[in-house]
Amino acid sequence: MTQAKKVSLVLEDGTRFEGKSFGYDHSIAGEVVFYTAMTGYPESLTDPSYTGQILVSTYPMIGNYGVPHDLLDEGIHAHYESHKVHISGLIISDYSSEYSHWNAQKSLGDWLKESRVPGLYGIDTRALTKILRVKGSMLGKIEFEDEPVDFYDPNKENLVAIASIQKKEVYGKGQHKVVLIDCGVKNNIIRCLLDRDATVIRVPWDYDFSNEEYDGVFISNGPGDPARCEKTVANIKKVMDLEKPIMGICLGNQLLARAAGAETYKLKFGHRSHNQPVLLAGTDRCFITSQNHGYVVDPNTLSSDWEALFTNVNDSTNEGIRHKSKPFFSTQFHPEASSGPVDTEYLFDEFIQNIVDFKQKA
Ligand SMILES: NC(=O)CC[C@H](N)C(=O)O
Repeated sequence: MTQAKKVSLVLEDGTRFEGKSFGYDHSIAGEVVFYTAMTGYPESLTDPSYTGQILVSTYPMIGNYGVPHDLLDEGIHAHYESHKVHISGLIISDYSSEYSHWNAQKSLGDWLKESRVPGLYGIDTRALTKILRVKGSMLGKIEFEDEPVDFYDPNKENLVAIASIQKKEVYGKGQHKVVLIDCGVKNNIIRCLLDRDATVIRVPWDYDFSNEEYDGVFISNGPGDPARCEKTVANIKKVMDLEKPIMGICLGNQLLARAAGAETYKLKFGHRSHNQPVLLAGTDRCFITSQNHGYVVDPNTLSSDWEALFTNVNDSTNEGIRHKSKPFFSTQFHPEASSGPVDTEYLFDEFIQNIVDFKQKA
């Protein structure tokens, strides 16, 4: 038997954890972030919002239900949130190479290998997470002993240009025509729109859609710093002038806010989990939501035409905004879940209702 190569996770503050490789043997660098969801690794790994990030799972055993079949359903991957693994690397405590699930096709390790993404197990991810919670998300690298690599900050790049599609694509034949600005969209957003009688016109992040025929605009989730998406913000401003319905999710929330003149900032260690409580403004209703973000809207910078729609009950950060008189709203959390709780999926119904109302008025 060949000796496994020595491999470490190195943080920018010098902390070093030794692990064992179960993915692709290749050194990489990125931003180290942790997530606390207990399930949903196929969805998380294929979520384009994780581009450039090394993901740390606090749940101790990962891999036991394998990886699902790579099936296409009307042009969309049925069990993945995009066509490929987007994380830069995966850090877990205990890897289960044996797996069992009715829909499993292969092991997580084999999937990482064929995706050329490194994965380490045998790391005390809870100790690591405590460091990230105290010091904040940090740059880090997965380094094999014979392949040194430099630290790299993905947030200095416009990652949306990497995660977005290159050419317009249309899905479905529904009666509501929705332009979907793809900043790195998760498939379940497309599924949720198609389930509600929409035709989805998916366009690249910087596409000028003024000449498209559409009833409403959806701004997707996506990776990186929202301040790098000025072109998308400029296009959103044009839609706001037309007063057509707009809904945004996660990065989409941040971009809508920036188009409205508000500011965004980076959280210390972000929210990445399935159990984030958010309070709906003006009510006592609390929803448990799925989240994956490092940046957030500063609600104090919203103009008087706008208001906070949801607020996080754990840390009081903004979780969504809405215009006071026009049909524009967005959420920092993920109503499409996938994975995670589906309690807020009704927000897609509200977006479609805004479109119905808008068409009636026109
Ligand atoms: N899931 C997302 O859209 C993430 C948005 C943004 N990249 C952030 O980290 O805050």
